[in-house]
Amino acid sequence: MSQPLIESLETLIVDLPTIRPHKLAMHTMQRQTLVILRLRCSDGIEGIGEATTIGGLAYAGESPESIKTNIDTYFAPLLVGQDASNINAAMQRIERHVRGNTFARSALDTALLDAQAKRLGLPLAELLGGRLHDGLEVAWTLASGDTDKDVEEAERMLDLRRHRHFKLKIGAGEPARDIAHVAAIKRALGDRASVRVDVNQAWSEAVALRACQQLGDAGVELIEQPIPRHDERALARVSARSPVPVMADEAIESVEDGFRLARASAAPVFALKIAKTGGPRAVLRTAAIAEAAGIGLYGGTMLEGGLGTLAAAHAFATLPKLEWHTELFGPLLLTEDILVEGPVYRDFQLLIPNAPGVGVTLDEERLAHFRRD
Ligand SMILES: O=C(O)C[C@H]1C=CC(=O)O1
Ligand SMILES: [Mn+2]
Repeated sequence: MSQPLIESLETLIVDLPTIRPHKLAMHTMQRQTLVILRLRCSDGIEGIGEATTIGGLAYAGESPESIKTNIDTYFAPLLVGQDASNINAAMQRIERHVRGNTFARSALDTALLDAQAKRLGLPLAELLGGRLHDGLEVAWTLASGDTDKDVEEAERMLDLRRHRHFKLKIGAGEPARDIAHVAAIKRALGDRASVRVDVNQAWSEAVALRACQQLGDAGVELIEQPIPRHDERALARVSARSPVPVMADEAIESVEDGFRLARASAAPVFALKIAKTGGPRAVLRTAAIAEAAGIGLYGGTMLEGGLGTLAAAHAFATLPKLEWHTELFGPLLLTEDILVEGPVYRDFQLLIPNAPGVGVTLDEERLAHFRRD
């Protein structure tokens, strides 16, 4: 049988409404924007992938518009005519000619994997070696900006049996007010739920050292990226003195960053994200570094829609241990998605699909409705 070739790549920017504004230290989201990649092959198979960031250029160095332009202008010409079934060779071609752009690479790696898994009739987790979990526990982010609303939202999630780990977005306000907000939520929820915080790089080392103590006193169990991403030695000092485990998120923008942080003992927990390291396979390389260094793992998100969320879930499901669970709740923040059927959340877990590929189908009508052009 002749090998299937990559025939075309098409990128679509899609703007989707959210259930409420989502307030992070650097940006308040009023909607979410996805970049969907459709990779068509000569055997009639289409692989699909997603690259999604938060707040345009507010969060990371790639925006939806730059992802689309870079895939259309630089990735596509390198790939058209190549063997669609050799994912290593296709990604190696990109590696030789493209620097950075891990979000765009993640969409490509996902689309190639989706196509190949469909070709072989396997779910993506099985193409990656096989699942060790059928579902992953999912944290919810409370980020309405209002303490009472956040408590109400958490109670609703507990009643629905959808989430029992809550991440609070802080860092935009005065540290003392932020900590009072966190403490009030933890008091209201007690032992029924775990409470974590994400500072999204907003504090200085000095502020973080004191705040971590106070967050520990309030019963917080994990503190994510308290200080700016670039200083791993400062992060190591904060981690060493914090009574609460510290998690590196923005500090990891590549597999190599993961190694650098592990070598510096910068943080005892890593947030894994397919977008930050360049796709489902690259994220597993970061996980391997962390596992070898005794670093705990967390399945992170860039608040992707169902496609990107499930691509990450398939990869995470192959890991022996996700000590801190996941936050793969992106689809639940959207009022609409562009899939025929969205991911299934049940009993505090996101279920890993069993259909071939990522296990989702694009809904052409919704796609036509929500695409930007
Ligand atoms: O972790 C981040 O910084 C980004 C994202 C993940 C959950 C959420 O609410 O925001
Ligand atoms: Mn984070």
